[in-house]
Amino acid sequence: MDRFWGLLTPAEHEVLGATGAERDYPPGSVICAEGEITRHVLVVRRGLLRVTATTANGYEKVLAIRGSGDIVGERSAVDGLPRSATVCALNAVRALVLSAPTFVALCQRYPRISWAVLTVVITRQRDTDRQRTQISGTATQRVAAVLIDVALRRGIADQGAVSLSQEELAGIAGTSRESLVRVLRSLRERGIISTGRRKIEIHQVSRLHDLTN
Ligand SMILES: Nc1ncnc2c1ncn2[C@@H]1O[C@@H]2COP(=O)(O)O[C@H]2[C@H]1O
Repeated sequence: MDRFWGLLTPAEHEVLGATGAERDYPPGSVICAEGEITRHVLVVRRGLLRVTATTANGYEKVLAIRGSGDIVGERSAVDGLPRSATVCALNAVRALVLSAPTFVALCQRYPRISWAVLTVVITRQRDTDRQRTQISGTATQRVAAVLIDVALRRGIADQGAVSLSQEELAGIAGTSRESLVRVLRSLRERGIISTGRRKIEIHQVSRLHDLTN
C-alpha cells in the first residue's frame, strides 16, 4: 500500500519526527473543518480518520477513511486555500503534526519527501477515479468493494472487525440507507459478515472479492 510513511526511509522518518510533534486526538475530535483556514499537516501514527465533505444539497459525504501512515491536510499547506474537507477521529488517534511552513520547508529540502507526497496524491486521484467508475456497479458490488478496502487498510487478511457505521458505509459506497440495509442483510444471511453497533465483522474477505467480479 502506498502510504506516505511507508514510502520514506528511516532517516526521513527521523527528520519528520524531529520537526513535528506527536499529538493524541480522542475519538470524535475534529482535526480540521471544511472551509476553515488552518494549515497544519498530520501523519497518522495510530487510529482511523474519517474525511467528509458537504455536497451541494447539504448532505455530508464520506470521502475516505485514513489510517496509520497516511498524510492528511497537505492540500491547505501547499495551496494556502481553506480546508477542502472535514477530518475527524473515528477512534483514538495519534498523529505527528507539522506546521505548514515546516512541511513546505521539508518538501523543498528533501525531494524524496515531496515525491512521497506526490505519490500519495496520485494514488488518491486514481482511487477517486476508480470509485467514480465503480459507481455504476450494483449496490452489493460497491459495498463489497468498500469493505475490502477498509479491511485492507486495517490489515485484515480474511477475517476481522471494522468499525464503521451504516451511515458512513452508505456514504462511501454511494448507496441509500435502505439499499445498504438490504445488502448487509443478504451478506449476513450468506455468512460473509455479521453486524453490530458501528461495527462490521467480516468473516471472509475472499467471498467479498467474489462478489465484486
Ligand atoms: N477525497 C479525499 N481522499 C482522501 N483525503 C482527502 C480527500 N479530500 C480531502 N482529503 C484530505 O482532507 C484534508 C482536509 O484538509 P486539506 O484540504 O488541507 O487536505 C485534505 C486532504 O488531506
